[in-house]
Amino acid sequence: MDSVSLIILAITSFFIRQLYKLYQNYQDARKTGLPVILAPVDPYSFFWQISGNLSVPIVKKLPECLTLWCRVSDLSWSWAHGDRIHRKLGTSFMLASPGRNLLITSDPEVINTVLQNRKAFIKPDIYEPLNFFGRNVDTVNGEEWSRHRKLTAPCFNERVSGFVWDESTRQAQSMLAHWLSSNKGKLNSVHDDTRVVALHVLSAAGFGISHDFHGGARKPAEGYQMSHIESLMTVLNHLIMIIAFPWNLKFLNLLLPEKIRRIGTAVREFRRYMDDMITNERRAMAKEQGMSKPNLISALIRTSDEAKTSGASSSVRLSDDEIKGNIFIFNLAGHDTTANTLAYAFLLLALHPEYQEWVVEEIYEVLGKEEWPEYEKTHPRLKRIMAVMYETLRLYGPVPTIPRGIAPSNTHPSILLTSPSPSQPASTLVIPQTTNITLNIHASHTNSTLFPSPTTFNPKRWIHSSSASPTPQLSLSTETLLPPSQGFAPWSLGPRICPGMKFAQVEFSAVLSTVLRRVRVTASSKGAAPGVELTGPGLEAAKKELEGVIRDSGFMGVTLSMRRGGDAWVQCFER
Ligand code: HEM
Repeated sequence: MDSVSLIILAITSFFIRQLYKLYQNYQDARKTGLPVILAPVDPYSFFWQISGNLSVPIVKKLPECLTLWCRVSDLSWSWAHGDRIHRKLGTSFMLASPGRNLLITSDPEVINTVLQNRKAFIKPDIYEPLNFFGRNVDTVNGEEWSRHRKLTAPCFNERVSGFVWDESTRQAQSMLAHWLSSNKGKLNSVHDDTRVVALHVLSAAGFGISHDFHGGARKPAEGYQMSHIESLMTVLNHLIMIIAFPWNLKFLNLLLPEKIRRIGTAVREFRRYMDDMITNERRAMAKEQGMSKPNLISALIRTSDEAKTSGASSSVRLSDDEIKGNIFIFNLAGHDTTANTLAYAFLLLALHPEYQEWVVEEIYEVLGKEEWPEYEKTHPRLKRIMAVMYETLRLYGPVPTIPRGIAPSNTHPSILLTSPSPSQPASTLVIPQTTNITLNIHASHTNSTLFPSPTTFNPKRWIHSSSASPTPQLSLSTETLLPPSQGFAPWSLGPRICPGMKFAQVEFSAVLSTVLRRVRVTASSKGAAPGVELTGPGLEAAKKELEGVIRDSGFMGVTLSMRRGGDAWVQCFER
């Protein structure tokens, strides 16, 4: 047989095998009794992770009935569709592919059961790439997770929260001064500036390195080609490629184009930045005899080093590689998530001045004339700000879907589904063992049964007022922030709930209150004269444009963000 025939034979047998596996998986998926859609490729496969984005523009042009599989397996699309596809197919449905089956669900009961039960429903293998810098709390399962979580938990304490508050206030004041000093308060850099603030807060409260808003982490440190922020962002944006490429092979590096070589530089320098952080922190701890400033990394190193000195076995402490893995994950999980939430919130409040004034009423009442309000006295009372955060996360949460796999020990996985009506009993869903699960959190957040007028930005839905008081002061004191309702899980739920939730909440309320007490943020447009307030049709057109920019969001790196953040023009006016 000649080589061409051999290749044809190999390709044909590959496709026949794929078709057979698809048929088998389809039969398995049908047993669940849920609607099944067929996918020609496994959406979790390495091939699709790399090529998925490239094929989306082509697939987009084809009829929806043929491309549903692609639409539900692409993160940007699943966000853009909200719960539309679930309204068509049901709150839970199956996707059968040649690689594996996927249960895609927005059913709040299923979301809750899966997330509360970490031993039965585990982090699947797609998290493996995040171990590139070391194994960490986000990627591991079972006993290994318990150890990581126990040793990383002390990082998120009230001392750190107080420090997050102070640093966020300081950074927000500098950002505000920058906004007001240039172009008469007109700007299009909200999404960039909140990134700088979030990175600086993470640097200071996370890693003990304080930066000035201007410059700071944007400049390379001595002996580096890249700044910390550039190396981090390059790493985050090219994660899949970074994992696949042998960066250690120096001769291969030399043959690469400059653009790709810079990714290698980012990997090396980001690792060095982490090494520096650990060394500096250990040095500071030794000098200050354990009294260094409260931050995530000092808590991480201290807990781990204490375990080491007390002779604890490696099974109850973290190795230096694991410390690095966790620092990386704090960077990954704690930066863009909070930065983008802040950016969306500022822009949504520019679109909704009525809610901006509602929030400012609370800020005046709680902060008064205090220049440096104290964390303990202030943060817990900023309920309306927290309502704005909840509502922003409901509509623009950075993590719209959460993946899970079924643990090998969970041999008969079954879950109760939400009953269609109170009079009907809940039915049980039995899932084939090899299924992966996608918890479609964003679809649940935009389900009209759980959240009336689901696409409307309405932070007031999170506030309960116990009396209709004649004065705003009295009415504020009777207000309570409603606990997160069923189906609301921007920070996940259960034992693996985001440990950085409080960190993000404190940062959010400090930044928003610092800025909004001083300025009013309104929608503007590229052509508008700086310092001039738009009114009438001009304002309406600017709002429409801004709304378009916010809606044009998708997955950049690992979180949801605006594709054209530089087109989001706003105008600030001093109050
Ligand atoms: C608005 C901001 C944030 C949101 C919406 C958010 C959301 C989430 C979600 C949904 C998860 C669960 C992911 C999964 O199970 O697959 C998670 C996990 C995690 N987050 Fe956050 N996060 C935020 C901020 C932060 C911050 C500031 C930090 C740290 C500084 C952080 C650190 C982590 C870590 C370490 C995990 C893994 C926990 C585990 O698996 O036990 N996050 N976050």
